[in-house]
Amino acid sequence: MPVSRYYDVKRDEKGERYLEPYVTGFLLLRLPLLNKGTAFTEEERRALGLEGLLPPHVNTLEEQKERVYRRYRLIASPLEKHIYLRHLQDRNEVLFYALLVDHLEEMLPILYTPTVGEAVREFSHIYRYPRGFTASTRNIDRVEEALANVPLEEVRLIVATDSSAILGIGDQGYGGMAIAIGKLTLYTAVGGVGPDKTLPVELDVGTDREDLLNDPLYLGVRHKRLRGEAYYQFLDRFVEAVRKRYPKALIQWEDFAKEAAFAVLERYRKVVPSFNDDIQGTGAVALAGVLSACRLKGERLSEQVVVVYGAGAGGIGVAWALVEGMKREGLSEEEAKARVLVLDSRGLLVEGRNMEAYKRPFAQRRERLRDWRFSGEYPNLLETIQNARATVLLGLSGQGGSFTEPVARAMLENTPRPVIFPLSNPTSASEALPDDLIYWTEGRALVAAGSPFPPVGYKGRTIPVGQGNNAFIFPGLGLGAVLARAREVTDGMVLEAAYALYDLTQERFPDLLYPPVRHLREVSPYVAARVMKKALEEGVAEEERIQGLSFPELYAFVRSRFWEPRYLPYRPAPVI
Ligand SMILES: O=C([O-])CC(=O)C(=O)O
Ligand SMILES: [Mg+2]
Repeated sequence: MPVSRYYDVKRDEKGERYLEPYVTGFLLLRLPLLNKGTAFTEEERRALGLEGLLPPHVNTLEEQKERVYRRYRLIASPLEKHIYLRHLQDRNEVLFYALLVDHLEEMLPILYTPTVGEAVREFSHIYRYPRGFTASTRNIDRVEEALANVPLEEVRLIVATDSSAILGIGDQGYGGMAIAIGKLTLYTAVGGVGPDKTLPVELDVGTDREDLLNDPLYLGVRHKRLRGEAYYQFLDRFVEAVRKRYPKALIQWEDFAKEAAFAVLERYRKVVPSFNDDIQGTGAVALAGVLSACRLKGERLSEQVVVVYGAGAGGIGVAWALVEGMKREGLSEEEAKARVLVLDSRGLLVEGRNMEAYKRPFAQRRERLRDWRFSGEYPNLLETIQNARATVLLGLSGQGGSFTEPVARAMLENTPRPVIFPLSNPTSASEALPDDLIYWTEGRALVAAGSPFPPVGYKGRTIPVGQGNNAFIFPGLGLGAVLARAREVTDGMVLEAAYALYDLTQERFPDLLYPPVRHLREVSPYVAARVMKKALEEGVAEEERIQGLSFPELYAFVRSRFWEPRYLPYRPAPVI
């Protein structure tokens, strides 16, 4: 019997679902997708060979949650909390997700940004159990056989990274596996995708980090990164193997550096349904937040002058989304691009300047600079804000602390209500601390950050800090694309996710830039249903059952398929 079929979900005489495991006894307690631990009932224990292997008292899921939560609360360090929760995930997935769903706001910063950044850095030192799939230069020649070893029958969602630009912390070698695991944890907890349908993937093509290569405990392959043709051949093989084993799977590309991010997205987006979270997810989340900020200011997006600081995957993705948003309000492409100014580490992108091809579409016309005052070869951040009279400033640089007091004050010179979003992750890479931005702008800036920050008290007011993280987009976008069986994730679907998030915020949280994180489980199904509707309109949705459905029907379809962390009753497989 192939490993992937170690259980089946069936329906009993009354139509209730039950689980039929093909593994019994001690092994059953070692498989995180099947293990109920102390919650196995007496009948199940007898029927499945578990008698005597568990304490006599049978727990409810509630009691189990109480037990693991109490211990969790006693742990002080965020990384140790992360390790504790991941250990639970590798022991009993239903319990892990049931706990997480109950304490979403408290635990997301532990399992996801910012602590996941630390887990990435320390991955080789904190490694315990296998989770996910590793394609490496050691096995890429046999990747099909290797993928056949994955004990999951029907993977629908893959998050794959080559770890070349993890969050704002750069090349992390094999450690990037932790980010793929973290993203998929969100897909299950807030995107309703069953854990058995998800697969984290590390594409280990090497690392350029000497310290990792020299660390005796490092777990990845020990050579420099593959580049050029060899790199793309590696990816081609991986994508081909995925298409064969999991033809219905969507691939979310995560944390690829700069040019590779764009090249990989374009190379495969029509081959497998796929999107890049940092380009498209971050772009959509930034667009939604800036639209909300404009609504709060009583202005239009197309009236703003936007400065995007950072020209990696995130920066260019955000510039793209804002240009598209302005075009929707009637601007031409050219007019919109003149309102979105992008800077990389060398200054403003200006036509004729030496720069990577993927940045060129967002370079400003030379003539633009005619009356500008600036000191160096190209205007720096402060000079760009001053000369262009920026009203919106978005940070995607990974340069912690780069939005200084003079930068914030320059924004306030241009507009009474500057919009300033330091979006880089984790917290250490944030371009500014939100409370500094609030103080420097005398309480007038509209602030959201990529990582979670507490609300800021200012002159008797409590100012919430929105979390402009792609977590508001990717679970819904991926879920919608998968449920629609979209052939392709189109730009239209990505933008629809942004407007869905904006509309939901406007309707449910009219005073905020983003919904509070604890509402993510409401956001994702709504985003998913809107994405499905768009996929239908654009003719890329292949799912028969959704053809012709109205929006409420699509929403009901999403809800009915939303995975919830609950134990099913178990019945032993009949002996033949
Ligand atoms: O993971 C996050 O928090 C958001 C993201 O994709 C990134 O910063 O690369
Ligand atoms: Mg990312």
